[in-house]
Amino acid sequence: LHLEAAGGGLTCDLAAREAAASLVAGRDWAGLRGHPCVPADTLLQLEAGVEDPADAVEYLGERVVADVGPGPGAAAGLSFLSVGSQHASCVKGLLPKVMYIGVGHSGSTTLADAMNQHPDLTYGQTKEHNCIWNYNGDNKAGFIERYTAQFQVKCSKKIAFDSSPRTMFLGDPADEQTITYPIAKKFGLGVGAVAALKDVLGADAKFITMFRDPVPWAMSNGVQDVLDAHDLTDIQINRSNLGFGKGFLKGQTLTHGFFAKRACYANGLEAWLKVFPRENFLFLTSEDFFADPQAAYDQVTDFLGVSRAKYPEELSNGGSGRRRNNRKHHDGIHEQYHALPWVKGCRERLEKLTGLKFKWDDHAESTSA
Ligand SMILES: Nc1ncnc2c1ncn2[C@@H]1O[C@H](COP(=O)(O)OS(=O)(=O)O)[C@@H](OP(=O)(O)O)[C@H]1O
Repeated sequence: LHLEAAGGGLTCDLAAREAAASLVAGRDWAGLRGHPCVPADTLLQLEAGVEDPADAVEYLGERVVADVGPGPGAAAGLSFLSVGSQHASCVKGLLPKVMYIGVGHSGSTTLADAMNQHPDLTYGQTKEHNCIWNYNGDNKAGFIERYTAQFQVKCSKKIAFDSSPRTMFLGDPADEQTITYPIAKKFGLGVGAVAALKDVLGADAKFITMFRDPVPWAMSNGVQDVLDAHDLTDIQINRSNLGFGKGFLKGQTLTHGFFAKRACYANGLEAWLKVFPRENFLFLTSEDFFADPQAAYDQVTDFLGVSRAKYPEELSNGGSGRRRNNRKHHDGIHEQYHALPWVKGCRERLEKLTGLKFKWDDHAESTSA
């Protein structure tokens, strides 16, 4: 069951996820530093108060987080077998053939939860397995076996999917986070890493992407401006200033740093289309998904070749996309960002790659207040 984590010798197995869940529940950020189940950027956001600890279900698994709940020893006695026995009678391991590769903060949790409710689809124990990039080229069969073991699913399920929204950035040769992952160390980022994934998943793997206007995407990621260094502890987010001002959150604004580069989504996607044919991809936009989730859900089920289903009622008003960032950007900032020549270039490249037309000139998610 052990999948090697990026860096160090630690593994993000079930026991490690339980331990991480306790630390998150206890707001023990120091104890989480370097933890194999909690990505460094997520920890940064937890510490800064812009990531909700309740969202840990996405990377630690709903059951693990729920079991940590109140009361000592609540998580004791859990084993992978006991997780399996939660399912009615028949359980099997199912290698995911479908990946939601990105981006995060786009509605991916809501979409994954809707898909997970489909009778034929499942994400296994957790939405984000965050481990495919630990493949380092050694013992492919063993890796596939361990990865498949993460998807102990009801026998009635036909397709397993992994919704780890950082996966797309393995395609960007300059990504600052995924460059540290074992797959990148062995095969190089970009075409090298994506080709290695093709080797693991098979040439018939299918990929779903969803892109959101980079400005609300950045606001959702907590990539806002802060006025002063001391605001990093007592964080006061300037609600309108996305890097056009003087300060920044640990070097991260929409015009500077790691997130600014990721906002140019085409950089991440390009290599994927060099390795896999266009028909293996479904490209969605968050704007369309938010406006008409049933239509997007139909696109997903059609793409996967399973029957159409009613989009779950309880997810209709944003559902498990739960966060609802109330720090909205201003129209002016939105216009300023989208007028930047390099931003226009990125959008054009993405439109060419995907065949989508982005409605990012609308001020759908901004405020003029
Ligand atoms: N239906 C609908 N309508 C409008 N907005 C929606 C909807 N579903 C999800 N959301 C918003 O999507 C953001 C969460 O995205 P993700 O689930 O991909 O985030 S994460 O990567 O799992 O952390 C999060 O955005 P912010 O509120 O801006 O943070 C959610 O509010």
